Amino acid sequence: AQPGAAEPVPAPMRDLVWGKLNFLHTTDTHGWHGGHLQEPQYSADWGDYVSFAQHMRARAHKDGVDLLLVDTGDRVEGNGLYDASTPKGKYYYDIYRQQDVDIICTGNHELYVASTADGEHLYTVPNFKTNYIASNLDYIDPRSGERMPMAQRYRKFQTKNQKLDIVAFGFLFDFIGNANNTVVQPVKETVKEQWFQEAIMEETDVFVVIGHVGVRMPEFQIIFRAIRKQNPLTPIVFFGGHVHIRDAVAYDARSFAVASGRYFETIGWMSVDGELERAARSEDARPSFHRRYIDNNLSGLHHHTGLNATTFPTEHGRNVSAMITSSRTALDLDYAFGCAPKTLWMSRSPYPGKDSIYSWIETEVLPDVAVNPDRRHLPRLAIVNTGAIRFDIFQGPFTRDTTYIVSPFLSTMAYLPDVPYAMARKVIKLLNNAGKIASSSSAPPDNRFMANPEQLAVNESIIITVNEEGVASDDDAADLTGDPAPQKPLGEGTNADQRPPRLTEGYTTRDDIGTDGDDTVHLPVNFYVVPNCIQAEVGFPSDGEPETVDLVFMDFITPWVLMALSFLGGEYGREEVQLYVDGTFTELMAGWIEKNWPKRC
Ligand SMILES: Nc1ccn([C@@H]2O[C@H](COP(=O)(O)O)[C@@H](O)[C@H]2O)c(=O)n1
Repeated sequence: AQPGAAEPVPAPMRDLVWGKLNFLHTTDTHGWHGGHLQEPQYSADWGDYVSFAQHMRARAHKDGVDLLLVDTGDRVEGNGLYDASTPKGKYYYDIYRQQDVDIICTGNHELYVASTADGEHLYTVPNFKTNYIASNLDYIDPRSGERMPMAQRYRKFQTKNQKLDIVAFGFLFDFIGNANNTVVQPVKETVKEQWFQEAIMEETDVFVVIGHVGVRMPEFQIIFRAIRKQNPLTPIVFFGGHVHIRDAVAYDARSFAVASGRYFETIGWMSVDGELERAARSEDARPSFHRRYIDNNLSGLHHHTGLNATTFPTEHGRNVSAMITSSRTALDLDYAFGCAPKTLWMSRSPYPGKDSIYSWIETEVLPDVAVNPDRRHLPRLAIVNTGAIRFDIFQGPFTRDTTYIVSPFLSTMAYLPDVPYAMARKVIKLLNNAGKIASSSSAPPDNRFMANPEQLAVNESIIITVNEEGVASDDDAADLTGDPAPQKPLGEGTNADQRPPRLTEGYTTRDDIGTDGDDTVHLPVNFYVVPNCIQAEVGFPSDGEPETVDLVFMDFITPWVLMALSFLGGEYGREEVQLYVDGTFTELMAGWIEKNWPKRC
């Protein structure tokens, strides 16, 4: 862990179940390779993961089984370690490559900005050579204009110890927001390609499909059906991401899919057991699958390796932690812009509400920063999509690192001048409806893409009732213990003297397999659904309604705003959208904090 990172608190643990073929999975790490310095349950860093993987590989070798490491993209954007340097990623590429990842693919965040895709092509693809797979992604060389696969389309290899044949693919969901130096082929087209049809006819023991794709998204279903059609008995395992949640689902009795969360909070574990060699395959022989969501903290990593603070760190792991420390220092990530007077939550607290980060943006930040010097006298509606805010703000120092953690994007505030108020006021309602504003082929994707991916997976707020003794209500307790018994203290029976241990708050995952996936037994936390967008009225007359307003919005949501206006009878084109205020939203927010919050805590 990094110097100053919160010490993990011991908690009741569930062990890993090993099989013949085992996997460790990271996804959507978004630059958090230094770990969560303020959160004890996720405070291990990439160096600790390097040590962990070394020990786990050694155990696999000793037991004659195999372990593969998988990463399913969105490694960038979301933390100072990647975002704070010029150019972005100056330190990240060398840190990330220290882990021996066996199968790796691209996420949408590697592609939003052309220079990020260039970085992927120039550094990560060569760093991982034949381990990098790009089944449906091409890169366009900026000099020659030549279009080429970002990496090989698939990979066939043998595992180290059992010599199992593996055919692996690496997909990205049907993303359309990429910069123009890459081409994402829709998955339904890719599976029709000759190379894919030939690849799925290869003799193999197991298919491994990794993808920056939610495990319940249609893209994985398409791939599953295509492979299964030709291979009725072959085990197929899927590793997904993008939706930022822990999840597991079996598509049939011989397939299994796992998603391993976000922000390097989780290291996913999957094991496959049974007769895996194709020579032993039969209608009756079925593989078994296990999943575990490992909290990324040192006490858990010690537990799973049977080691301790002295014996756990390897030389390589220590060196990687040191690389991270010196990069964080060079980037001055601990520089504090101000002191957050209280914790502001994205989804743990209701919106609107006094502890909601969105209410803070709406009522305090926007009125101050949504100001165009030449139009400050004109009323405006300022709209921010909730997906633009990526993490909670904890009470205490708000640092350079926190800035990118909360708001990593380069989005600016755009506007349309003098929109009739009668029309402009209805836009927010349309943006916050579920589904698409219009169903035409040129319409932007589902409105919920303006919100955070975590919100995609949940339709209703999940509110946990816990009394002062830390006891959850019947249902919640049953969820935690897997036991529908009446109310009982959380964690009862997990220690020798039957006193309930103090549980920390964290993930209490319910997936298709059950409620025992998390490696750490936690107290549940609330999850409130928030709208796709929030809106502030700024500079409005004290009485009466304005005739027209400036409609100000994050440039990222331009397609949705134009579609909403068109639906309301206002035809505005992209060329009419102008920059409202200089600087990125991130810079505006950091500037507000510097001006309004106390400098020191
Ligand atoms: N400029 C941007 C880019 C993205 N977003 C939000 O992020 C979501 C995608 O996040 P993933 O980590 O899943 O790729 C997207 O749906 C937007 O909500 C944004 O606000 N501004």
